[in-house]
Amino acid sequence: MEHVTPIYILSGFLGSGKTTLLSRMIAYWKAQGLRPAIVMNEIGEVNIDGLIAGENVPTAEMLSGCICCSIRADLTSEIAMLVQNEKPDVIVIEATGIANPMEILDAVAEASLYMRMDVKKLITVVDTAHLLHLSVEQKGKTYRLMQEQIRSASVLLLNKTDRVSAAEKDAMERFVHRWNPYAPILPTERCDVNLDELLGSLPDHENHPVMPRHSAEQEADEPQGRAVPEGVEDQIQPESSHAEHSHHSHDHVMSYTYYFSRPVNSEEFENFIAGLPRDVYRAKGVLTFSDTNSRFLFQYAFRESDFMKITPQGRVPDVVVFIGEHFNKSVLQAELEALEGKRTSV
Ligand SMILES: Nc1nc2c(ncn2[C@@H]2O[C@H](COP(=O)(O)OP(=O)(O)OP(=O)(O)O)[C@@H](O)[C@H]2O)c(=O)[nH]1
Repeated sequence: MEHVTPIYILSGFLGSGKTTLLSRMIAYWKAQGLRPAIVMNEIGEVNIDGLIAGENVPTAEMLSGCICCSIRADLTSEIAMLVQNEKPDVIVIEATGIANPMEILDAVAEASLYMRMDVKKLITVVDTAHLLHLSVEQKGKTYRLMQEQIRSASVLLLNKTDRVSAAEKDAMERFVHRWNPYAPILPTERCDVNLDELLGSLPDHENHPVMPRHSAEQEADEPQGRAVPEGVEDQIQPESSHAEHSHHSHDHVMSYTYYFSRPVNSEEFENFIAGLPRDVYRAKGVLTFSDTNSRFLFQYAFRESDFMKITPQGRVPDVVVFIGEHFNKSVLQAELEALEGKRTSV
């Protein structure tokens, strides 16, 4: 009897709420006594989201690249190692916010040639306020990438509805439905969604139906388990199925990681964030302030910042990762060094 590992793929632009949803999913399965595992992908060199996702969850970290392209080949081996070493009941793949989900589905399909797995859902989380903003001009690389992420979803969370009016939310629901008429659309705040409905039940380990073993020859030829969620193939638009196009859709995104060597003043840091160039559209990190007692997890997404008190386990450096397009790293570095008092002014 061979266990088929259910897989959920989380997609959505940078800062849309994927990790917020992931931590809800993990808590949900843990409460049922199940053992989830995570594949977490960051384009930066540190995994800040790992601090949020929950303790004691086996996690494969894939850093400094995007699983849909530069480190895509590693995905198969990361999944294989998780399955072999941890025997999880379910795996969630959280892609970087710049990933094209069709490429990830492709990579998972490759992995399913070697392991029994079943992609249950491809969930795309949308920052409603951000999409509303981009829908005015209806152009640009971020807009096109969001469109691809929405088109390939089997279910859509229209998140951050607290940042738009009721009429805007309704308009965005209609807008998104035109791009993807197949996926159910669930409007949410902080990804607060009925998880029974979203995730469905997982097959029980013990009672999972026996899959007849194939001959070695058959196994080499046939994919084992369904790699693509039902209905997803039908939704693939010609535009998003073209690998070359997809790869080029986020070549422009860059990241910069800054490690702090001393605490900084909280107000000065907030002023620095308020003055970030528009080209920096996501930042996250861990900070110690000179004027507070606690450490903070810092988040910045589509011009909104958030600070949460944390007590990280083990050695976690003070660090911030900035993600955006064509911004000047040395200008940021100079400003951050000035905050630390390493420079008198910028
Ligand atoms: N106002 C508001 N903020 C939210 C909502 N959902 C999530 N956030 C905040 O948005 C920020 C980004 O959320 P994450 O869950 O980290 O987003 P993400 O998609 O995982 O981000 P990346 O991993 O960088 O792509 C955090 O500060 C969240 O607390 C929401 O519904 N409303």
